Amino acid sequence: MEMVGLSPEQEKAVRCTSSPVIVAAGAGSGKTRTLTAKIAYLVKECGYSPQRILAITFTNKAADEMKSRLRAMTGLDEEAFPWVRTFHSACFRILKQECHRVGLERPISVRSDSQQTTILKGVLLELNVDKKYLQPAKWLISMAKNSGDPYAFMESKKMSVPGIRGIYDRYNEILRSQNAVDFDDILLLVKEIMQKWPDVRRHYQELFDYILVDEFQDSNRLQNDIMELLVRNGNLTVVGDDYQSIYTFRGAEPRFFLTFPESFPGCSIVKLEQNYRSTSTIVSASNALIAHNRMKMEKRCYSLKEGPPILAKELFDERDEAEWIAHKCREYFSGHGIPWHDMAVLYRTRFCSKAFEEAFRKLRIPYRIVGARGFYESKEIQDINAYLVSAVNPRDDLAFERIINVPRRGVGAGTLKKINSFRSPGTSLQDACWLALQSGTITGKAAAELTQLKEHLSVIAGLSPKEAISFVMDKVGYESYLQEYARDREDFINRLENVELLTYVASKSSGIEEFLEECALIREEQDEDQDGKEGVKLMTFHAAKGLEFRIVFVAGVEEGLIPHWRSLFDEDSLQENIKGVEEERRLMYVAMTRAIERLHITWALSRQGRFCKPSRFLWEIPEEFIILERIEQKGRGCYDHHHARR
Ligand SMILES: Nc1ncnc2c1ncn2[C@@H]1O[C@H](COP(=O)(O)OP(=O)(O)OP(=O)(O)O)[C@@H](O)[C@H]1O
Ligand SMILES: [Mg+2]
Repeated sequence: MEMVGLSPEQEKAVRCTSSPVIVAAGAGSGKTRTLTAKIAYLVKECGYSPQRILAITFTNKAADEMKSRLRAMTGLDEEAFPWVRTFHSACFRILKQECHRVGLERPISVRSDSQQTTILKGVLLELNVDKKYLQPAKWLISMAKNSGDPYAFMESKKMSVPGIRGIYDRYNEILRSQNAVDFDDILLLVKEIMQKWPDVRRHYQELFDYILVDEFQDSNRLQNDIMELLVRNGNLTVVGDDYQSIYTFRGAEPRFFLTFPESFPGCSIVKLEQNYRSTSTIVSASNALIAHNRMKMEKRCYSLKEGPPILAKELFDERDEAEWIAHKCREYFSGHGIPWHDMAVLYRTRFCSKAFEEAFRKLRIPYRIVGARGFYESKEIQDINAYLVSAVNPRDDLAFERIINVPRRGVGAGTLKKINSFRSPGTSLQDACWLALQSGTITGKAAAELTQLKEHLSVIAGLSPKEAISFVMDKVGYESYLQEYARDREDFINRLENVELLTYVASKSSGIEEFLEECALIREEQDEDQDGKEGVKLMTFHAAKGLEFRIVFVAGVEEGLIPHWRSLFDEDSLQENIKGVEEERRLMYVAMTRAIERLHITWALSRQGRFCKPSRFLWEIPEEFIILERIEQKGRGCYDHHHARR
């Protein structure tokens, strides 16, 4: 096979099949491309069966992309590569085959986060553990499972939840009795099966003629264990970049990447130094940034492409920032003929997307929110809006259906049946509910709770939108509900931030109806945009991993956002959390290195009405790579654009 479009180093990584290979290289150096080329090479040159190649990607989307490239390279369609998957999806496939060994049968149910919470709540009640331990217990169970050795993990840590082992056992027992697993079990059970049944392990070792792992720096302990169980001698290639390890908060351990040569003595280490993605300005600037991290592998990284400096732009507030970016996008589109989908706006938290949605809508620029669901589609926003809708429009059955048992009011199938028996044409679900309540057919907890819901809704109808939201959070108990519902603390805080943002939007509307209309409009437009493929992409830094765009805007580059305030302090020691800041710096590195041609960095002086200052990371990029445009600040002397740094 002719190695078209591969450098000699990349080609070396592709051709080496006799010993394990680790490709350690910076962003945009062609790691994913090399990995994909290697799969094609194994199939076309070495006669490997595509069905016997296990290739692990970080996301499902990346797996799809890899398969479509493989199709172009080998002529084989997507189904020919059944094992190009994420870790979870590959393991679930194995688990389905082997589930009878651990007392499960097909089809296995995978419990959602909220179902997990429900089960765990029952366990705490049963074992007489205070329910304040619900969330900590949930995190500990997940961490224990991902450590690969749950009991050892629970022994070794000073556990903040009393009787965690008992809780852990009972929780798993209930899952199994329901023929169900949680997300973490998918990996853990596969590991346990392969440890306990050597013949199963051998079967899969023999099944996979070759194993490849992309984004290896973000594998956790358990994933690493599974990989080691599956690998035979030498049939392994991993690629990664320790500069881009951004998931340690979820248990990823870049040290497996760093110590790969010790775990696999005799492996070939391939370093790629040329960045084929970005201009030399972007590469040098991001290298200079990451050089501030102490914990890293030294790598050289250069680009041969010339390019303009990075434009660093200060704006007044988040709205100005969004509109400035929107205008810029229009300029690139109209003036330079750059298609919308070649542009991306990246931000640290989903919380930031709202201002962009508004600005892009206002300036009629098509956009798509990538990865995370859009702000208005998130559960918490929809739930809260459904309360407001139910209060002002009792005929909206969908809204009422959404909240009737959220937070839980003990309204089960039985109660719903009773309510529905009061329905007739012209009687809404809500009316039927109140009728059923009046008639006395609903009893017990549900009756009391629904009576209270009725009162709550009539109170909400008389409040301002802002007051209404805080009423739902506090009096209706939605905040506590959200806390239980959230996957983990990060998730909970993200959702709270969404609610905070909604409150901010609401504070500008005069009445509930006006406010709801505004929300509905935004949602409509967005749905249209989601259908057509064309649009500027909006996404978080995390979601941008592995992707590239001709034009990139890294927005909200402010202290407190990036680095995020949550990572700044170590909660135990109350000291500056250096590891946390280093992870944030890597995140910034990931964001900057997505750009192919032009990179913009923006920040606002005020966000959500609070004053902000530019991120420390901005000052870590050498001046020579940047054009800095700051706002002249009256009363503080005139700022010289070029010498306004700190
Ligand atoms: N030898 C090469 N010649 C020309 N272009 C290349 C070469 N290698 C890679 N590229 C191109 O460079 C870009 C970056 O490649 P790729 O996405 O594989 O890098 P990566 O190392 O996986 O980046 P990241 O760390 O961001 O995941 C892609 O557009 C790819 O097609
Ligand atoms: Mg990649």
